[in-house]
Amino acid sequence: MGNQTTILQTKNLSVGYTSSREQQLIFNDLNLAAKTGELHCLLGVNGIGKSTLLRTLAGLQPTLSGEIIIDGQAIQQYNSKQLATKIAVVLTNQGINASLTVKELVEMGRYPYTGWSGRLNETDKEAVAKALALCEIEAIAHKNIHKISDGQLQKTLIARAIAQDCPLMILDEPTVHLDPNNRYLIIELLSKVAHQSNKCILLSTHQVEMAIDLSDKIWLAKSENTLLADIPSKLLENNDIKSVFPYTRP
Ligand SMILES: Nc1ncnc2c1ncn2[C@@H]1O[C@H](COP(=O)(O)OP(=O)(O)OP(=O)(O)O)[C@@H](O)[C@H]1O
Repeated sequence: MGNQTTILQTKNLSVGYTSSREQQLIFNDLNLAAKTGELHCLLGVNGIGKSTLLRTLAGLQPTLSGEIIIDGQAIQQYNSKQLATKIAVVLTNQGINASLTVKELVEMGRYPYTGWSGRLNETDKEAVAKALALCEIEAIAHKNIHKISDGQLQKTLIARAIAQDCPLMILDEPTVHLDPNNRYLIIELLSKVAHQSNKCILLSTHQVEMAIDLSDKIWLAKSENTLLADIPSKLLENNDIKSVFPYTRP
């Protein structure tokens, strides 16, 4: 693919938690890079630190040390509205209390581009319509989000991120709550968005086979503090995936 750019880079990045008493190091000295036009899947067992890493890369949690560079600029140099034009984020347990319809929630993805009035122009409306169609939620667009299923809410949050139209999308377990058909369709859709719209999509998942089939690169949290990033065939060849997930098929 032409005009791919390195949208995400880390330099000697360490992530984890600090309290007054101790420091909990989750990943140490990470030097990662991801380009637009690629789907990267983060795999690892429960509790290894996937959400912690994704939250840190999205600027939602402080680093322990090292740098995160987004589109050539240190992440802390962006204000929140500027960063929202670079990174769209979908997290798990994203409590949404507002009384909104599905369409209104997807429209919120356009917030970084609208003026103070929040009024949508034609480009914004087109982006919203496209995202609703891609996620196949047009039929429930008028419904209040309190009256839709968990899976439908998950698709709505993904549609909001797509409408946000950022070069980098970070999604923590986007297939949670989805049935097997929708799990496949959503990852396939995200792969298509990455390749056809030249976005970098980084997501965590427990769908190992799907990640092997569809991702350009896998970030494999191998053991505490160790993260391997490579093309799926290399990680298969070296038995790395099997060593983390001995009970999966590949
Ligand atoms: N707010 C927090 N403060 C301190 N430690 C935390 C916090 N959130 C998570 N942790 C710890 O960090 C480690 C990694 O948790 P994290 O949620 O990032 O793992 P995960 O790989 O996303 O897990 P899962 O696959 O189960 O969702 C765990 O030991 C967890 O207990």
